[in-house]
Amino acid sequence: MGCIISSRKKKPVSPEHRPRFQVSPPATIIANDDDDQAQKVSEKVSDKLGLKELKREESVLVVNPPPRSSELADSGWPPWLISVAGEALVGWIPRRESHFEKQEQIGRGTFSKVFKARDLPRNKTVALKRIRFDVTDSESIKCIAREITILRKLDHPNIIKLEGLMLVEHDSRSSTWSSSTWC
Ligand SMILES: Nc1ncnc2c1ncn2[C@@H]1O[C@H](COP(=O)(O)OP(=O)(O)OP(=O)(O)O)[C@@H](O)[C@H]1O
Repeated sequence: MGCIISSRKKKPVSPEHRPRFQVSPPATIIANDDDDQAQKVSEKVSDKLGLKELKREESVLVVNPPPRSSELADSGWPPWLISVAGEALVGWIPRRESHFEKQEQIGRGTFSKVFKARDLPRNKTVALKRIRFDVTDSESIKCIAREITILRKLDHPNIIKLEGLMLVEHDSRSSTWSSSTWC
Protein backbone atom coordinates (compact mmCIF):
# COMPACT_ATOMS: atom_id res chain seq x y z
CA MET A 1 0.00 0.00 0.00
CA GLY A 2 1.34 3.37 -0.91
CA CYS A 3 5.01 4.13 -1.21
CA ILE A 4 6.93 4.13 2.00
CA ILE A 5 10.38 5.55 1.51
CA SER A 6 12.86 4.65 4.21
CA SER A 7 16.12 6.44 4.88
CA ARG A 8 19.31 4.42 4.67
CA LYS A 9 20.77 5.82 7.86
CA LYS A 10 18.74 5.73 11.00
CA LYS A 11 18.42 9.39 11.93
CA PRO A 12 16.78 10.54 15.12
CA VAL A 13 13.34 11.86 14.27
CA SER A 14 12.64 15.29 15.68
CA PRO A 15 9.35 15.70 17.59
CA GLU A 16 7.76 17.78 14.83
CA HIS A 17 8.46 14.99 12.33
CA ARG A 18 7.13 12.11 14.39
CA PRO A 19 4.12 10.44 12.76
CA ARG A 20 0.99 12.15 13.85
CA PHE A 21 -2.61 11.67 13.05
CA GLN A 22 -4.71 14.60 12.06
CA VAL A 23 -8.25 14.44 13.22
CA SER A 24 -11.20 16.64 12.46
CA PRO A 25 -11.85 19.35 15.01
CA PRO A 26 -13.61 17.63 17.87
CA ALA A 27 -17.19 18.41 18.73
CA THR A 28 -17.87 19.33 22.32
CA ILE A 29 -20.91 17.99 24.06
CA ILE A 30 -21.72 19.52 27.40
CA ALA A 31 -23.02 16.88 29.77
CA ASN A 32 -26.42 17.73 31.20
CA ASP A 33 -28.39 16.47 34.19
CA ASP A 34 -30.42 13.96 32.15
CA ASP A 35 -27.49 12.34 30.49
CA ASP A 36 -25.99 9.86 32.96
CA GLN A 37 -23.93 8.13 30.29
CA ALA A 38 -22.27 11.34 29.16
CA GLN A 39 -21.72 12.31 32.78
CA LYS A 40 -19.95 8.99 33.54
CA VAL A 41 -17.71 9.32 30.51
CA SER A 42 -16.85 12.92 31.30
CA GLU A 43 -16.02 11.97 34.89
CA LYS A 44 -13.69 9.25 33.58
CA VAL A 45 -12.02 11.77 31.26
CA SER A 46 -11.56 14.31 34.03
CA ASP A 47 -10.21 11.60 36.38
CA LYS A 48 -7.72 10.55 33.71
CA LEU A 49 -6.64 14.13 33.24
CA GLY A 50 -6.36 14.57 36.99
CA LEU A 51 -9.06 17.21 36.97
CA LYS A 52 -10.82 16.04 40.09
CA GLU A 53 -12.02 19.53 40.82
CA LEU A 54 -13.58 19.98 37.41
CA LYS A 55 -17.03 21.41 37.92
CA ARG A 56 -19.92 19.50 36.42
CA GLU A 57 -20.95 22.27 34.04
CA GLU A 58 -17.38 22.45 32.74
CA SER A 59 -17.08 18.71 32.01
CA VAL A 60 -16.82 17.81 28.36
CA LEU A 61 -17.20 14.71 26.25
CA VAL A 62 -14.99 14.83 23.16
CA VAL A 63 -16.11 12.95 20.07
CA ASN A 64 -15.09 13.05 16.42
CA PRO A 65 -17.99 14.22 14.28
CA PRO A 66 -18.88 12.05 11.29
CA PRO A 67 -18.02 13.60 7.93
CA ARG A 68 -20.92 15.60 6.52
CA SER A 69 -21.87 13.46 3.57
CA SER A 70 -24.15 16.06 1.98
CA GLU A 71 -21.26 18.54 1.84
CA LEU A 72 -18.99 15.90 0.34
CA ALA A 73 -21.65 15.05 -2.25
CA ASP A 74 -22.02 18.76 -3.08
CA SER A 75 -18.27 18.86 -3.66
CA GLY A 76 -18.70 16.16 -6.31
CA TRP A 77 -17.65 12.98 -4.51
CA PRO A 78 -19.71 9.89 -5.43
CA PRO A 79 -21.83 8.24 -2.70
CA TRP A 80 -19.93 4.94 -2.82
CA LEU A 81 -16.65 6.71 -1.99
CA ILE A 82 -18.21 8.94 0.67
CA SER A 83 -19.61 5.86 2.39
CA VAL A 84 -16.24 4.10 2.63
CA ALA A 85 -13.70 6.95 2.84
CA GLY A 86 -15.71 10.03 3.79
CA GLU A 87 -13.36 11.18 6.54
CA ALA A 88 -10.44 11.22 4.09
CA LEU A 89 -12.29 13.46 1.64
CA VAL A 90 -13.16 16.28 4.02
CA GLY A 91 -11.70 19.56 2.75
CA TRP A 92 -10.99 18.19 -0.72
CA ILE A 93 -12.77 18.58 -4.02
CA PRO A 94 -12.20 15.99 -6.76
CA ARG A 95 -9.25 16.78 -9.02
CA ARG A 96 -9.79 16.68 -12.81
CA GLU A 97 -7.85 15.13 -15.66
CA SER A 98 -7.26 18.61 -17.08
CA HIS A 99 -5.32 19.50 -13.91
CA PHE A 100 -2.51 17.10 -14.78
CA GLU A 101 -0.01 16.68 -17.58
CA LYS A 102 0.85 13.00 -17.39
CA GLN A 103 4.47 12.04 -18.15
CA GLU A 104 6.28 8.72 -18.09
CA GLN A 105 5.39 5.70 -16.00
CA ILE A 106 7.79 5.46 -13.08
CA GLY A 107 6.60 2.41 -11.20
CA ARG A 108 3.95 -0.13 -10.62
CA GLY A 109 2.43 -1.93 -7.65
CA THR A 110 0.27 -5.00 -7.41
CA PHE A 111 -2.86 -3.15 -8.54
CA SER A 112 -1.47 0.16 -9.65
CA LYS A 113 0.59 2.09 -12.14
CA VAL A 114 2.45 5.20 -11.05
CA PHE A 115 3.27 8.10 -13.39
CA LYS A 116 5.29 11.25 -13.04
CA ALA A 117 3.02 14.21 -13.77
CA ARG A 118 2.81 17.96 -13.68
CA ASP A 119 0.10 19.33 -11.44
CA LEU A 120 -0.76 22.39 -13.55
CA PRO A 121 -2.85 24.49 -11.11
CA ARG A 122 -0.31 23.89 -8.35
CA ASN A 123 2.66 24.18 -10.69
CA LYS A 124 4.57 21.25 -9.26
CA THR A 125 5.72 17.75 -10.13
CA VAL A 126 3.75 14.97 -8.49
CA ALA A 127 3.36 11.20 -8.62
CA LEU A 128 0.01 10.10 -10.01
CA LYS A 129 -1.04 6.62 -8.98
CA ARG A 130 -3.76 4.90 -10.95
CA ILE A 131 -5.75 2.04 -9.50
CA ARG A 132 -8.36 0.48 -11.79
CA PHE A 133 -11.27 -1.24 -10.14
CA ASP A 134 -14.83 -2.33 -10.56
CA VAL A 135 -17.28 -0.21 -8.56
CA THR A 136 -19.34 -3.31 -7.83
CA ASP A 137 -16.37 -5.13 -6.26
CA SER A 138 -16.65 -4.34 -2.56
CA GLU A 139 -13.25 -5.84 -1.70
CA SER A 140 -11.40 -3.55 -4.12
CA ILE A 141 -13.34 -0.57 -2.84
CA LYS A 142 -12.47 -1.41 0.76
CA CYS A 143 -8.81 -1.70 -0.19
CA ILE A 144 -8.80 1.67 -1.96
CA ALA A 145 -10.67 3.30 0.93
CA ARG A 146 -8.16 1.94 3.44
CA GLU A 147 -5.18 3.27 1.49
CA ILE A 148 -6.69 6.72 1.00
CA THR A 149 -7.83 7.00 4.61
CA ILE A 150 -4.49 5.98 6.08
CA LEU A 151 -2.35 8.08 3.73
CA ARG A 152 -4.51 11.16 4.28
CA LYS A 153 -3.86 10.92 8.02
CA LEU A 154 -0.13 10.33 7.87
CA ASP A 155 2.25 13.23 7.94
CA HIS A 156 5.89 12.16 8.06
CA PRO A 157 8.96 13.07 5.95
CA ASN A 158 9.60 9.39 5.09
CA ILE A 159 6.07 8.72 3.89
CA ILE A 160 4.59 10.15 0.69
CA LYS A 161 1.99 12.84 1.30
CA LEU A 162 -1.33 12.26 -0.40
CA GLU A 163 -2.36 15.59 -1.89
CA GLY A 164 -5.46 14.90 -3.94
CA LEU A 165 -7.70 12.42 -5.63
CA MET A 166 -9.40 12.12 -9.00
CA LEU A 167 -11.94 9.57 -10.22
CA VAL A 168 -12.19 8.58 -13.84
CA GLU A 169 -15.02 6.47 -15.25
CA HIS A 170 -14.46 4.04 -18.11
CA ASP A 171 -17.12 1.88 -19.77
CA SER A 172 -17.50 -0.71 -17.06
CA ARG A 173 -14.59 0.12 -14.82
CA SER A 174 -13.37 3.11 -12.86
CA SER A 175 -9.99 4.38 -11.76
CA THR A 176 -8.82 6.36 -8.82
CA TRP A 177 -5.86 8.62 -9.48
CA SER A 178 -4.16 9.80 -6.33
CA SER A 179 -1.61 12.56 -6.52
CA SER A 180 1.18 12.63 -4.01
CA THR A 181 4.43 14.39 -3.34
CA TRP A 182 7.11 13.46 -5.83
CA CYS A 183 10.08 11.83 -4.14
N1 LIG B 1 5.25 9.64 -4.65
C1 LIG B 1 6.09 8.89 -5.38
N2 LIG B 1 7.23 9.42 -5.86
C2 LIG B 1 8.09 8.67 -6.60
N3 LIG B 1 7.89 7.39 -6.91
C3 LIG B 1 6.77 6.81 -6.46
C4 LIG B 1 5.81 7.52 -5.68
N4 LIG B 1 4.78 6.70 -5.38
C5 LIG B 1 5.09 5.52 -5.93
N5 LIG B 1 6.28 5.57 -6.58
C6 LIG B 1 6.95 4.47 -7.33
O1 LIG B 1 5.95 3.61 -7.84
C7 LIG B 1 6.13 2.28 -7.30
C8 LIG B 1 4.77 1.65 -7.06
O2 LIG B 1 4.16 2.31 -5.98
P1 LIG B 1 2.77 1.83 -5.38
O3 LIG B 1 2.43 2.71 -4.25
O4 LIG B 1 1.79 1.73 -6.49
O5 LIG B 1 3.00 0.35 -5.01
P2 LIG B 1 3.71 -0.33 -3.79
O6 LIG B 1 3.13 0.15 -2.51
O7 LIG B 1 5.20 -0.18 -3.99
O8 LIG B 1 3.29 -1.83 -4.10
P3 LIG B 1 1.95 -2.59 -3.72
O9 LIG B 1 0.80 -1.71 -4.13
O10 LIG B 1 2.06 -3.82 -4.55
O11 LIG B 1 2.02 -2.81 -2.25
C9 LIG B 1 6.96 2.48 -6.05
O12 LIG B 1 7.69 1.34 -5.76
C10 LIG B 1 7.84 3.65 -6.42
O13 LIG B 1 8.93 3.21 -7.20
